[in-house]
Amino acid sequence: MPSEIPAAGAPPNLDVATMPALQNDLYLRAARGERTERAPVWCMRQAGRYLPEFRAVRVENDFFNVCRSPALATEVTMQPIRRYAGLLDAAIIFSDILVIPQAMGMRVDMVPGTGPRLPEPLREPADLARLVDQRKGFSVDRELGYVYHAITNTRHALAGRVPLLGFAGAPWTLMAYMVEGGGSKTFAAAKAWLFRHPQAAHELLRRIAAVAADFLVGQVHAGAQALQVFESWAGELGPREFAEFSLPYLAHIAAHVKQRCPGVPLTVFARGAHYALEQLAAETVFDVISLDWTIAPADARARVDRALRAAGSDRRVVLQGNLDPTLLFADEATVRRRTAEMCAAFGAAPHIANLGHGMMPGHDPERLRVFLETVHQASRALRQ
Ligand SMILES: Cc1c2[nH]c(c1CCC(=O)O)Cc1[nH]c(c(CCC(=O)O)c1C)Cc1[nH]c(c(CCC(=O)O)c1C)Cc1[nH]c(c(C)c1CCC(=O)O)C2
Repeated sequence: MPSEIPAAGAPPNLDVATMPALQNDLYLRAARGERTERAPVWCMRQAGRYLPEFRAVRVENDFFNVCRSPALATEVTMQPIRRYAGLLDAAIIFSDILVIPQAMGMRVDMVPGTGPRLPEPLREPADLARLVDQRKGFSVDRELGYVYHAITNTRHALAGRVPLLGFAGAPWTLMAYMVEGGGSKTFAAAKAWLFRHPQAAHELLRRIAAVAADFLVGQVHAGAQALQVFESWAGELGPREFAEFSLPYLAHIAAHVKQRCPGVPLTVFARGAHYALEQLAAETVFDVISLDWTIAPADARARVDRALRAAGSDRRVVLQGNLDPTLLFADEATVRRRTAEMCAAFGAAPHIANLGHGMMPGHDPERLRVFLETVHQASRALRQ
């Protein structure tokens, strides 16, 4: 398989006129708040180690080489689309949230069995000087142009079957990795920064937000048809720290991207932050809020609607989610029953079906098929 790494240069801008028309726009219609004949469905980490065909690619290729090779990134993005033909309503570009810290000058290794490791984490505010700075000639489009190439290449491979999603990590989650040096049970070092060095934390978060916002716009120019922002470690913060260190940066990213790419649906996944649903709905311009499994869909819907009414907002906010991914370890009948119950709990309001977090390495791909088929049937029945 070719794995050429494109030369740095002008990022690709997709010539939309030459692209086949989208055959399945269910995801885009639902994300805009339109009523659809059934709920669209896709899954976080739908390309990943639970798929034998993905593991086969990874045997031969380092994780970040897959990200950096448009041919390989396209191949693994397409794997679930091919396997679940007609069942998945969106593709998500194969990449990682940690490409931003990398582009900002940090080393990131993907250690098999352990996850991401940043061997030279930021230990103190003076370490911010090690990061490349957009104000000193650092170009997001140049550093992350390989993601744009992968997106453009994947749009061609998809040939209009389903829309392609781009994504980025949110500032707090990326800061957490950059300070912690990898994953963590408590993110104590990263959280300690917030309390010990609040000004330096804001400076770091501001710089990450600026990169993330430009990166998302660049992904749209390269062909991404919708975007998702991952604040995966929002749950480590409480309401007060979320309001200070996460929400303003999420709001900035959404506003920046909305202004430059009007009409492109934006999703936020702030895992564990259901305490902040009202603010996410009323104080940002995200179109879709992705829920984890720790909140009941009907409660979330009611709280979002109440917050929008209280703010006098006529924005439509769509909910995405939220089956507990570990349910896919249960037997088929349980997956069917719980998936149908989940669809019913979201009701006939615009809903994008998904898991409450990503697919896991031990999942049986056939259980995912059961989930997808059940969403099709159950959500269609609800709308009749
Ligand atoms: C926190 C986070 C990361 N990466 C991501 C998040 C946010 C979503 C979430 O909360 O899970 C986002 C991500 N990572 C990956 C994608 C690709 C698209 C997709 O969803 O299919 C996306 C959207 C591929 C990946 N990113 C990673 C893998 C597996 C690693 C491998 O192939 O060896 C994949 C398929 C590695 C990764 N990358 C990250 C971790 C913690 C790990 C290790 C955990 C694991 O191994 O599953 C950081």
